[in-house]
Amino acid sequence: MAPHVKVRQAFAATRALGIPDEEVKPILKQLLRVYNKKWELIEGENFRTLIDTYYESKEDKNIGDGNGSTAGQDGYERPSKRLHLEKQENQHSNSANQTSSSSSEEMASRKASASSPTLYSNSTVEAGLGQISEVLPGKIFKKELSRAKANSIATLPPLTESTRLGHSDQHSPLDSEAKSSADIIRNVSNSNGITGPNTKVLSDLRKDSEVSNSIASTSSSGPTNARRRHCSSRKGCFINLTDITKGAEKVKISLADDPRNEHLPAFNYIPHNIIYQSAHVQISLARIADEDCCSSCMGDCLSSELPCACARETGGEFAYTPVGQLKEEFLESCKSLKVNPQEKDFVYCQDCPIERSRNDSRPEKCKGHLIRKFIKECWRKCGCDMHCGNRVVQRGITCKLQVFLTEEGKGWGVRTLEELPKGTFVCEYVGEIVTNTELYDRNMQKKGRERHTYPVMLDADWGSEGHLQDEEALCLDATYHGNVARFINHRCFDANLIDIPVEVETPDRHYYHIAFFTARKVGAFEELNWDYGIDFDDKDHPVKAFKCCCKSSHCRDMKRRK
Ligand SMILES: C[S@@+](CC[C@H](N)C(=O)[O-])C[C@H]1O[C@@H](n2cnc3c(N)ncnc32)[C@H](O)[C@@H]1O
Repeated sequence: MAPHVKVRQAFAATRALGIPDEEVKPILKQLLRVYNKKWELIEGENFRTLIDTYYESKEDKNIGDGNGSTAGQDGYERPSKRLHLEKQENQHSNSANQTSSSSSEEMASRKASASSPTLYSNSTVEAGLGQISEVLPGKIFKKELSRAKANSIATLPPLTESTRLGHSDQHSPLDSEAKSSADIIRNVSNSNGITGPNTKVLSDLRKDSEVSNSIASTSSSGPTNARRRHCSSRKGCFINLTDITKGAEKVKISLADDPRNEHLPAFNYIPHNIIYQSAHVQISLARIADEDCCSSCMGDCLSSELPCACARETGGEFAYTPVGQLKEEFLESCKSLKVNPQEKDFVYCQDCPIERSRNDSRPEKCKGHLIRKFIKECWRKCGCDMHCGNRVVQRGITCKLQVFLTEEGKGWGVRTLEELPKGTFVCEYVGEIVTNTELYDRNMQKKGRERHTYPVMLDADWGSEGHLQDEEALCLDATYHGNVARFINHRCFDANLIDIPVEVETPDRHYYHIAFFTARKVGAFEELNWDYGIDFDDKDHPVKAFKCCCKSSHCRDMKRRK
């Protein structure tokens, strides 16, 4: 539909609420700029985003004017979710010198919140946070918890409060139980002076605050909105709603505000994998042979007629297209490996670390590991530049993502705030690189209902590795240190993401990256999910599987229960 028709429709929707066109016009312009002229993000629910943003800006003006009313002139009341958000913001935007316009990020995040039916619900999260039993999917490391291994129990490095996303309550004088969340937020905003960059920041909040300040100061849409968006989701736990990555990614990843008062697990956001302690991952240029890189290339390898040496891994073709997406054929063949696993698509270990971990004295035969299609990206020894089309995963997240509380009892989840074409790189599964032994030790130290996220086994090349010791078998654990992928939920069979192993800085496949690509076109605000590969029939599994709420018609758990 022609844009002017849409503009007319937008005015019709706002006029119906008694809002004059001239007041809507600048808001609409701003939204179009923020959403890159994607009308579909604005026109939904009869221009709900536009209306919300209009009232929001009005309300901000009212706040500035000392009038805190939340109803529009026509009596239009915004939903409770919005009020909740505003309430929080008002609390910590106590300092008077606030400006009225919202940043693009805030608007996008608000739009996402507003468009989600989940956010208006009062329902509780059944299997949600704090109650979720840990699940280690089939392809994920399984360790017999009863196995005695009293010696060599590794001690986890304590997370320093300042590096955690959520802060526990020991350090900040503000975090005492006597103070309500609102008090805490108020105190933070007062003591931190929000608009005054040199004001002393309380030590517990220093990191978040710095990030917030930088976000506020770099925010470019309209007048600067220096309002900091923190929420206190539990006693002493501060979360930056604007960017859970705390500036670690090139893009901000917001946390949708939610009235259900659930708290995000405390973890440290890291944008790249990191070795915990003993994992044997050797990264050195000397290990990369000349034939394993494309040192004579220049510029963008994808634009050359012949595939470079790095493309050899993907059958002499690049896995990526010139626009940086995964090629259709490559994606389809990866999908078919998962969807129709044939005998030939598995590789079997002589002595499987997974089976050993389940029963060391009498390990069963290896159940097989999926042969995966790998991508090999160009890297430091290659002659091409950083903009080479064969460097996608290493450039990091570029999509607009948001963490939100799901409706269906899955706890937190991740959604995209924009439409993603099929084959788009979304994010990597980032965590600590741990050995089987270290992971086992972590499991042993786990207390009570403490949640542990989901170590992903790096087993795609075990077939060629011969006998692997526990100390050699590697996995990624995102429990304490991880990225946004630690919030991506499971969906049986027809998930919209697919995990693909990607070789970047090591010439072998002992250690590699797990990258998520869209398996189909994904609409804006759709939840992202991937198939963890859980075997819901595995009764011997040391960890009880969750009751799957993926709602897929192919849900393996549902079929089993039936
Ligand atoms: C990697 S975490 C995903 C993030 C998690 N939802 C959270 O709130 O932190 C995996 C956990 O999420 C929950 N989960 C993921 N997918 C689910 C599903 N399809 N049905 C029910 N729970 C799910 C389970 O509790 C699972 O143990």
